[in-house]
Amino acid sequence: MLLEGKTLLVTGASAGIGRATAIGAARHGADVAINFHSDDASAASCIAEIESLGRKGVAIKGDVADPDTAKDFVARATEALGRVDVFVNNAGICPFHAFLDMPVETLERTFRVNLHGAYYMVQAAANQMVKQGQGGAIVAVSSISALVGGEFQTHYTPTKAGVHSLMQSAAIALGKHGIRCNSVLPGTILTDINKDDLADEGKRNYMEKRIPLGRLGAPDDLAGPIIFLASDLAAYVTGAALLVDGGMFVNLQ
Ligand SMILES: NC(=O)C1=CN([C@@H]2O[C@H](COP(=O)(O)OP(=O)(O)OC[C@H]3O[C@@H](n4cnc5c(N)ncnc54)[C@H](OP(=O)(O)O)[C@@H]3O)[C@@H](O)[C@H]2O)C=CC1
Ligand SMILES: C[C@H](O)[C@@H]1OC(=O)[C@H](O)[C@@H]1O
Repeated sequence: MLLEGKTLLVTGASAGIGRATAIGAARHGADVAINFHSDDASAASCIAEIESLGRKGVAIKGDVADPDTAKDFVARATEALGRVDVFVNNAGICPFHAFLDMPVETLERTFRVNLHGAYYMVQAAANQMVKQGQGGAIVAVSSISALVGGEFQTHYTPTKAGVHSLMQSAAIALGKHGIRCNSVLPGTILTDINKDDLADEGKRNYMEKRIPLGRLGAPDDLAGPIIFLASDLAAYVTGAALLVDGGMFVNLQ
């Protein structure tokens, strides 16, 4: 039990990596507050799973692109659970599109959700942790895409590089408060975000062949690394980025 007696907040947790993290954290003894955007039924079922593990769970709806959502999420989660020990910034979108005719709305929405949303959320969580005066841990879900490009992800990869960079600067800004800031860099994880893209069998086989461990990732593959970085086992780790990609990044030939 790595998070016994702690509270953990996670954004974008009605599905995918966020949901696996929320449930994994509850399994490790944490009470959990989740943010989500639209899927009420999935958010409710995530909370039901957390409660079935004997932990407190609360779901708070909101669009992370709206700066007010961050203050609202942190305030309501603190009211429900008492405090914020761990914050996981996870919510994100990746509407695949070509570069030369990228619609302005798609570019701006992706930046607002993935990068602006991360900034507002991390800032709101950090303010609560500073107020509590006992430090804390922040983990952001960046991506292997912070390090490498994607033909149909020219609007997305800069946001993931931005989230990675945000954690590095926040680690410096918040170290004096005992708040650690790290990121995980997932490779290709099968979730709703890429189910259409990977429905193309050729693309899916190509991605699988690039991965030394021989399979695409599952949301649970991220829960362990995130919980480790959030836990006291990582007490001297801050400003770090952990690739969780089955070895895809190092596979040149
Ligand atoms: N899957 C992958 O291969 C990889 C994913 N990542 C990153 O992991 C993170 C999670 O992605 P993944 O689990 O795959 O995606 P999913 O599509 O499975 O889940 C996305 C989650 O984010 C929520 N969300 C989307 N937009 C908003 C918003 N505006 N405000 C609040 N919540 C929102 C969704 O809520 P709802 O459904 O209720 O609308 C959902 O809970 C993203 O940041 C992504 O960039 C990084 C590398 C690889
Ligand atoms: C959504 C993509 O399949 C996924 O997102 C990322 O960040 C990874 O790099 C993959 O491209």
